[in-house]
Amino acid sequence: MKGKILDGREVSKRIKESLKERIEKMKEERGITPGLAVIITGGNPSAISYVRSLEKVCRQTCVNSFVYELPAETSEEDLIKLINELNIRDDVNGILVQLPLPKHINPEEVAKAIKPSKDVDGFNPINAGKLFRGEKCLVPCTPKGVMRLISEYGIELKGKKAAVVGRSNIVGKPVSQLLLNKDATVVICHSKTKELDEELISCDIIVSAAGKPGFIKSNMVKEGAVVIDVGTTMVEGKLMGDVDFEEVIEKASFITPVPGGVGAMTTAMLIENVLEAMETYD
Ligand SMILES: Nc1nc(=O)c2c([nH]1)NC[C@@H]1CN(c3ccc(C(=O)N[C@@H](CCC(=O)O)C(=O)O)cc3)C=[N+]21
Repeated sequence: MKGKILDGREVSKRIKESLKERIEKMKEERGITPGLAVIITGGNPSAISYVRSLEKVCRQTCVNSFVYELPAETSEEDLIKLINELNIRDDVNGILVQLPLPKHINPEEVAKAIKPSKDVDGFNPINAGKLFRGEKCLVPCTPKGVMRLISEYGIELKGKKAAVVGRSNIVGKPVSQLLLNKDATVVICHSKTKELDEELISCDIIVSAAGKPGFIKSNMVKEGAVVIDVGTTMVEGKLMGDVDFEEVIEKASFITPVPGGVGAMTTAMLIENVLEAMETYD
């Protein structure tokens, strides 16, 4: 079987266009504009490039963006003070604090400081807990992008066996929970998993978020499986996924490319979360 490409770029473009229409209508009818605050501390290249793409997406969808570029020496106290100001501002509906943070700042404290109703990254423990319990909440953008790509292509999850490779709070755990909420049977694999090959070969869906370029080979994939690649590692200036794409596409029914797959969905999901934060909560 030669797999069909799950085209994140195309889906994301369509979603952004419809978000723009909704936002323009909102402005016309209610005189309001959504606002996103983005805080970046220090100069991590991947975080900087994400901020630039967020500014672009906000322009494209008519969302106000407020970018705070803080020096790496900023104290945790000062960062949380800024978050508290943004928490009470009426023109800010979503707050995103770029990761990674400098070593002296505790990401858990930062996640807790963001008001749950403005937590468009879904990192606050209130949102994480609601996700765990299957309640409505702000869902982290990349996991949300994985689920949207799957549903846009009409892929059924009910009763299917899914493997998630990776157990981070940002991708692995939330994706597992979302798959479970859609009635999949979920196996969470990680670096200590024994016989990873055997786990994966029995699965109808594989979501890999391991950050190990090219390590999912075709001998680990069942004929006709859906393969979602969340890994993005820079190798010699080139973005590489976890999946050996050329090999695995020959066996998969659907597969995401890197770039142009899940990563391309992230910013669209973020804007969707800003709107959700504005309309649904508080
Ligand atoms: N609090 C927080 N939330 C984040 O979501 C977050 C973060 N911090 N820190 C930095 C990373 C990085 N990140 C990316 C998102 C989309 C693409 C993306 O659009 N990728 C395109 C390719 C872009 C290209 O070709 O350079 C794709 O995969 O098709 C990349 C990187 C979100 N991050």
